[in-house]
Amino acid sequence: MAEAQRQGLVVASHGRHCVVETADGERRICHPRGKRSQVVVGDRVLWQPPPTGQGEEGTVEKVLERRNLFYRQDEIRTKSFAANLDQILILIASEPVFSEMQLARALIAAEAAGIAPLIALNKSDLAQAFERAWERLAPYRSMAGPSPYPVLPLSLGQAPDAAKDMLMPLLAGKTTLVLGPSGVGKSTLVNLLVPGAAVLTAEISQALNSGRHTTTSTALYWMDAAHSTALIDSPGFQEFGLHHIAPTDLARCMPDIAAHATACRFYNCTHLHEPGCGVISAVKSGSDAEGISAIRYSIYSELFKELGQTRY
Ligand SMILES: Nc1nc2c(ncn2[C@@H]2O[C@H](COP(=O)(O)OP(=O)(O)OP(=O)(O)O)[C@@H](O)[C@H]2O)c(=O)[nH]1
Ligand SMILES: [Zn+2]
Repeated sequence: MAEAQRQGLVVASHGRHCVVETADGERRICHPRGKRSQVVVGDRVLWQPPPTGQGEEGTVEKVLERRNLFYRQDEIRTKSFAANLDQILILIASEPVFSEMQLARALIAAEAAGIAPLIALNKSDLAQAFERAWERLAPYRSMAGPSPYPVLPLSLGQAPDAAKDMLMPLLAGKTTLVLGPSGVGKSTLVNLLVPGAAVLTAEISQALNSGRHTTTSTALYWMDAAHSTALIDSPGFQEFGLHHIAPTDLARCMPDIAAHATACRFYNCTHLHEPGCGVISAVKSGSDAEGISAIRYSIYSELFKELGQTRY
């Protein structure tokens, strides 16, 4: 039945159901064949319409190979956010005060999946709070590594056009997952970049839930008519579990730590207590002069212990 299978893109998902956008731009509700297969937004799939007279719902026959998969994992559960991403935009704000641990976790997960992160700090109009937040982002603004993380100051509420001008060159032609804690302006961002997003979301949730009062968890929006630029909106920034990452892989996922981990005396240095450790000496030299900030190092140590606990 290969000829009856068509290629599509998963643009929304909720529980066991998903919305597949077909090659001609039509959107169809589908469910995956087989209990174990999991479909996530951004997946390229082969799907099949139902036999005549058997309703509207199609089946996803096969998930095509993923370029990458962004997910978090706690002790019990894995939660996939999206697949086939070019980058992840982490949106935080001057207020509410952001958790640096949460930010670090999302960045580590992005590095582990091989996906480039961007950071945007919204509500730059709240001058005092912004100044403090911007200062706390200093280690991220000068992060070592192949290329530093872009850190963008935005005021989506007060200066939307300027925000758009800053974001567009970075987003154009790419698929970007937007993540952020509640209240930072994520809806404001999506509505600014995707006119009509609110209506689309309502339509999709209604279709997927067929009347049930839950909202869609993750959705992909096209930002241009040519469908070359996409934004994926996903909740779930809280409790960002990193249990899929081995403690010994942690340094590699933190560019400022990694930059100094090559200078250690022992090849299997954990950078926690060893003599001749390049990381520990960079922490001692402080956040200036290419050092490592005390907070970043404490995040590294804390996570190293956390990730070590679940292993045997
Ligand atoms: N001062 C200021 N407030 C802003 C800015 N952008 C958004 N806000 C406000 O921040 C609040 C949260 O914005 P939303 O866009 O609803 O944020 P959200 O991240 O989607 O929040 P949830 O719906 O809780 O997930 C709203 O009251 C916005 O008006 C900004 O640039 N400056
Ligand atoms: Zn070391």
